[in-house]
Amino acid sequence: MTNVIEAEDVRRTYAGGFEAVTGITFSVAAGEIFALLGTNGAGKTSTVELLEGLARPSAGTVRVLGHDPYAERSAVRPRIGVMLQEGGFPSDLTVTETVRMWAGCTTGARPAGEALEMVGLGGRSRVRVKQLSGGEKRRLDLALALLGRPEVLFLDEPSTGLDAEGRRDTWELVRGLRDAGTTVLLTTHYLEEAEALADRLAIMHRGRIVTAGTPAEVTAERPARIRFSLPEGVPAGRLPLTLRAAATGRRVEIRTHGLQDALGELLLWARETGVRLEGLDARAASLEEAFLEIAQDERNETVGV
Ligand SMILES: Nc1ncnc2c1ncn2[C@@H]1O[C@H](COP(=O)(O)OP(=O)(O)OP(=O)(O)O)[C@@H](O)[C@H]1O
Repeated sequence: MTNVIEAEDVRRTYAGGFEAVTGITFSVAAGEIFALLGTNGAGKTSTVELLEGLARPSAGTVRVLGHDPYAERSAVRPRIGVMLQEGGFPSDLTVTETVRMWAGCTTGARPAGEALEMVGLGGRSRVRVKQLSGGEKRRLDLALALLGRPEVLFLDEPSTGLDAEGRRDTWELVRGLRDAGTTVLLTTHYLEEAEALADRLAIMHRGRIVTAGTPAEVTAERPARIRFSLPEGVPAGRLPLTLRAAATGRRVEIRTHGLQDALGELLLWARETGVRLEGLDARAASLEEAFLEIAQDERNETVGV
């Protein structure tokens, strides 16, 4: 499959010498949704800006649709759509006027009504931008990014400020675009969003990519967890030795890479000994846990542990 986005050993140093992106390599294939996740200040926006051609890397190479997005901006810009974190429109214009104004600077723009329908703003076309809610403004940002029928769509935190329904609508729309062949690169703080949308993702931390792969690959490295409480008078020491259990009072937590076997063994033991496992909860590792572990490492490093 062809790679639509390629970043190789990319670095970005700001004036003053701070290196926000410290050598990252990744690629995004045609028709793929790729999510960049990371703690605050990890370098996601600094990276996406390089892909959008807004700045030039201090080292390494960036290619979008086979071109250098900074040096060959005119070849790349008409083929990409960019949804920024803050649209910053003139607030006295109506929604339709804003879209038309933007369409004037866009090659091959969709009709304004079509772009607004796509993001669920069809009924708000005559409303002034300043009267829109935060979530509606985000959708307007998205409509503008979609205007030029982009082959590559960059979404910086697309669902920030949206309610649960708006978020799901946006996910549906992004999946639909992907299914129609659009390549999507998004940054997000919502792990649920990355899990639901991304074909592949990378977790960034302090300017580096710490882990990357499909959501299933990223979580597969982490152990699953079984939790329950033992009844009074049954110490955790009575559990089978093969189950590596950690107990706090009556609460027990087992971490395992073999969830099915460990759970089977636990349930067999409970039945044979007649012990009731209160509040039994078994779950596979989630992206959230993978992410929190990385964020935790950050705190450890910061305090020098
Ligand atoms: N213009 C700039 N000059 C100097 N440092 C900057 C500049 N812009 C960003 N930084 C720093 O670069 C680092 C990465 O910032 P960036 O905005 O890329 O992170 P992010 O992962 O997008 O964070 P967030 O999730 O908070 O949006 C941060 O430490 C930030 O303070």
